[in-house]
Amino acid sequence: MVLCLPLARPPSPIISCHVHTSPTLLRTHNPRPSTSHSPAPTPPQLPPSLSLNPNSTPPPSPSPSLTCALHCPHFESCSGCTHEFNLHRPSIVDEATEFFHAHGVDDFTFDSCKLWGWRCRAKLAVRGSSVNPVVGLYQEGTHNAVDIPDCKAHHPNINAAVELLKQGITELNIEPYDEDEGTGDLRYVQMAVTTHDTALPASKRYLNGKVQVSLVWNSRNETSHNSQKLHALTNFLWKKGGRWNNNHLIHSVWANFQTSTNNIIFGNRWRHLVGEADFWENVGGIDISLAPSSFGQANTRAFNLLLQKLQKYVPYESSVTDLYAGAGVIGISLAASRKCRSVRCVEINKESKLSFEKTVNRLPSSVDSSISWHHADTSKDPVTWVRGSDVIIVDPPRKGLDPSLIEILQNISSIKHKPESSSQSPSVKDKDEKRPWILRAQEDSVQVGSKVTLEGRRTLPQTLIYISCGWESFKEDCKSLLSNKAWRLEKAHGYNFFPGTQSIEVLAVFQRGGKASQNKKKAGKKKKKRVKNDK
Ligand SMILES: C[S@@+](CC[C@H](N)C(=O)[O-])C[C@H]1O[C@@H](n2cnc3c(N)ncnc32)[C@H](O)[C@@H]1O
Repeated sequence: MVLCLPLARPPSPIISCHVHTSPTLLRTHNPRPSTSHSPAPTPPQLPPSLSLNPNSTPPPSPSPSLTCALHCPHFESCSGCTHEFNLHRPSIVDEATEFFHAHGVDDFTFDSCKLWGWRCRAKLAVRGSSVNPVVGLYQEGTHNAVDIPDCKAHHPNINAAVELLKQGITELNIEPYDEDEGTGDLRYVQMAVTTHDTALPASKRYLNGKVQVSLVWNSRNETSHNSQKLHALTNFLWKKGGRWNNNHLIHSVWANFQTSTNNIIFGNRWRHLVGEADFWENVGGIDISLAPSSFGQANTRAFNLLLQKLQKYVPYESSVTDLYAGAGVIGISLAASRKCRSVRCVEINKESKLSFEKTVNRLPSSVDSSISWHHADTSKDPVTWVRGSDVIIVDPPRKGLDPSLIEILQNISSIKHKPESSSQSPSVKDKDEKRPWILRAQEDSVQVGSKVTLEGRRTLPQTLIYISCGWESFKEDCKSLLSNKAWRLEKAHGYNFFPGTQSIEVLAVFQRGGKASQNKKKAGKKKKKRVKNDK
């Protein structure tokens, strides 16, 4: 479905909205466990399909601002969402449109994606008491957790699994964590939904997603004094929601052991307890494996849309370096869709390596790229990673690119003749790194693929693709990249990865050199005649 809204002033982004499913329509195939909270009011629905010429007059009704409202009973108390109305179009889109216009991109698009039930991955604090457990997010600016059983952002099966977990906590007398005392059994829970059940018709897979539950347990390992309770809770979840239950909700249960008193959610010890050990999802045209310890995008559907767009900007058979790669999802999907000669994935978290290997091993045999994953800190020797590929992809955390990487990208032409560093895959030895398992991990890279490609180490990238979840840092990084004309901004797209907030995910495409080519100008003239951009 496509919804193009006319704006008061140019330039206007093309806004597309794929799914207008109201929260009350998001129901699991099997009934949810009952909840003591009254259901949220049913929001009205947008017309199923609305495609307007941006120059035409506005649609008479219904007003999208009223239609696309959160309708969440927890809005006042929970810090997860900051905006109740206009979910389909956070006001930051205006700012982004103007920003990109000022930097030469007049056809910025914004995809409003799925507005409710979009979150497939949630980390929730477990507090309160065994009689009255609280499983939710902190109130803004506090460490007071609040219950959010009817959260409208969560995939509905996350809410159902939380309800089941609370029943288990009460029945088995599990003590939630007490931050002040450092006591209790269960500290946090991570819920991750896989929507990739190929036994179901494609149209039913999303709503029937299964939940991988990771219990963050307040002990050193599974032989500690309270481990019996951990196993009892695991059995409870599996018996009530596992594979053989009519209400099959739970994909698997994992434990993470964490005793530290700092704010880091996960410790370094993970154990698979029950259910399928491997968690598969399908995005960007490939099956991807994601261990609970690896980074995973929360909004699976929006991420898939972004990947489809991204693929169009990567020339066939190019060599690609995927920086801040996590388990390499972006790079591997490009290897498959663009028949890349080579793909290098660079990631600081060693835990993502296994997921990378599993994903690569499941690729069809027709994918003949040389694909490698490197455990490295991008900021430590950026020349090594920037050189040797046609396309660089960066997908940094919210704080944006490391300054050392920006500096190298700004001076890209001058690195051609810089001497090679001593290692092609520098390991992580950062005194500021607080996660000991990352410091310990020293075996660095894994290479998969029959083709061993020795890319010219002097090759410099022509294309830089920046995927950003932090708008403020992106703006700064973008200005830095454009400041000395080493790069020019060609395209930009926004995605509603976090409806209910003022965050957007940005996909920005830069090309080497300061001036747009003649071809682009000609293509631009031709495009004006077209009603809609097909990218
Ligand atoms: C926003 S996530 C993107 C992950 C991946 N592209 C994906 O979509 O699944 C950012 C990733 O960058 C990694 N990271 C953070 N700082 C890094 C650094 N200095 N060098 C390499 N990776 C880093 C994080 O561990 C995390 O996996």
